[in-house]
Parts: sequence; structure tokens; C-alpha cells
Amino acid sequence: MIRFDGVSKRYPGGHIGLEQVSFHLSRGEIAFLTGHSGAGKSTLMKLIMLLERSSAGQIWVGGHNLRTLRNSRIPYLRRNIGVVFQDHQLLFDRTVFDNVALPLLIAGYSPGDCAGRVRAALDMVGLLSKEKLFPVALSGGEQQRVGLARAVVNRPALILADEPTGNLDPQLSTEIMKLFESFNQVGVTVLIASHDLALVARMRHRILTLDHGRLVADQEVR
Ligand SMILES: Nc1ncnc2c1ncn2[C@@H]1O[C@H](COP(=O)(O)OP(=O)(O)OP(=O)(O)O)[C@@H](O)[C@H]1O
Repeated sequence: MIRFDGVSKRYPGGHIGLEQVSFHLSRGEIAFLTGHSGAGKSTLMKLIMLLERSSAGQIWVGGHNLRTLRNSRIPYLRRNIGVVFQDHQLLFDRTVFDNVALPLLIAGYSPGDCAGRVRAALDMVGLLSKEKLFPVALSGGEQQRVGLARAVVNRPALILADEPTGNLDPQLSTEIMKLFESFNQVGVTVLIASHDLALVARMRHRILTLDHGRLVADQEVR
């Protein structure tokens, strides 16, 4: 699903984002990406989404070589990736239902065609009963679950989550992680960036560790 082969990223001014990173994540795998602040986690995610371009090396996502991918294919690549952010980035003037429907509307679905998929996604995160509420009426953990529902509503092959539990307490963080596991159990490949080492160790999955842009460990925790 994802393959990095000697990938480096230099930002303007020579700042190192990534340095000679190689790894692969198979279809259906779930893995954590960890490391201290500034280690390169967000950079790696941005390269997969083509929000940044690598300075050296090759990246394949879903069999596509990103260096040779035509610009016209980038929206298709991104549509196959569900993204979850730390601050979930919900629209507060739209209902829970409308927030989750947004990626489908952008992809060209008519509102009538969205309803089944939106409700299935809300059901997966246990928020079907809250579809008509506005995000302000939800707890922090519920808002993040709406963000997760929005990430899976397009039925992506891959989910990228950048610090998805950043503002949540340990119990809610574990609940959110269990939802990622449930998505993974239905075949979705999942890559989660987190600097919460205690949480990552508790989940017992593959852990990729970055340090100053280098991949310094790739462990399977059982
Ligand atoms: N647009 C940019 N211009 C210059 N340097 C950048 C830019 N974006 C990131 N960097 C640098 O690249 C390095 C990696 O940053 P990145 O955001 O990928 O780290 P991170 O592991 O996600 O950190 P955090 O956990 O704090 O989010 C850092 O040294 C950062 O300062």
C-alpha cells in the first residue's frame, strides 16, 4: 500500500524533514509512526498525500509511483485516503450528518445518495443518534469520532491519522484507537502518527520510529 525507498525531504533553507527513509506498509496492515516533536512524522504523512514533494528517493502509494503520477490523478489518489487530524477540523456551522457527508458531496455524490453511507459511517463510530446535532453540542471525544466517520465515509483503502488523540484523555484515546482497529479489521490499511509512547505501546502493533528525519526503528510489538 505504501512504499518509501530512500526518501529524503529538504525544506527551503536546508531544513531536514526526512533523511533516507525506507519502509513498506502492506495492504491491510496497521502501524504507528512515532518520534519526538520535529522528528518528521507530519512530513512523511504530507509526502504520502502529495501535499509536499520529496527531494530524493521514490514513494509508491497503492501501486502508484508519486514521482511520475500525473497531476490529473492526484484527486483520485487523495479520494482513496481518509485523513484524520488532531483538531478534527469539523465545520461548526454544519450538523454532524453534513460534516460526515462533505467528502461525498465533494466527490460528486448527490445529497440523496449520501445518506446511507453517512449513516453507516456514523454507526461505526457509535454516533448515529447524534446526526442532527451541531459539533458544539458534542464532547471532545465525540467530535473526534465525527472526524473518524468523515475519514471513512468514502470507504478509503488507506487511513492516515496525524496525532488523532492529541487533546484526549487516556481512556478516550484508547477508545479512538479501538475504532482505528475496527476499521483495520474490515481491511483498511491504517497509519497513525503519535508521540504518545505509552498509548502506542499499549496497542501492540507495528511501530515505526523517526528521529531527526531518520527511521531509527521498525518493531512489531506483540
Ligand atoms: N514548511 C517547512 N519549512 C521548513 N522546515 C519545516 C517545514 N515543515 C517542517 N519543517 C521541519 O521539518 C522537521 C520535521 O517536521 P514535522 O512537522 O514533520 O515533525 P513532526 O514529527 O510531525 O513534529 P510534531 O510532533 O511536532 O508535529 C522539523 O525540523 C520542522 O521544523
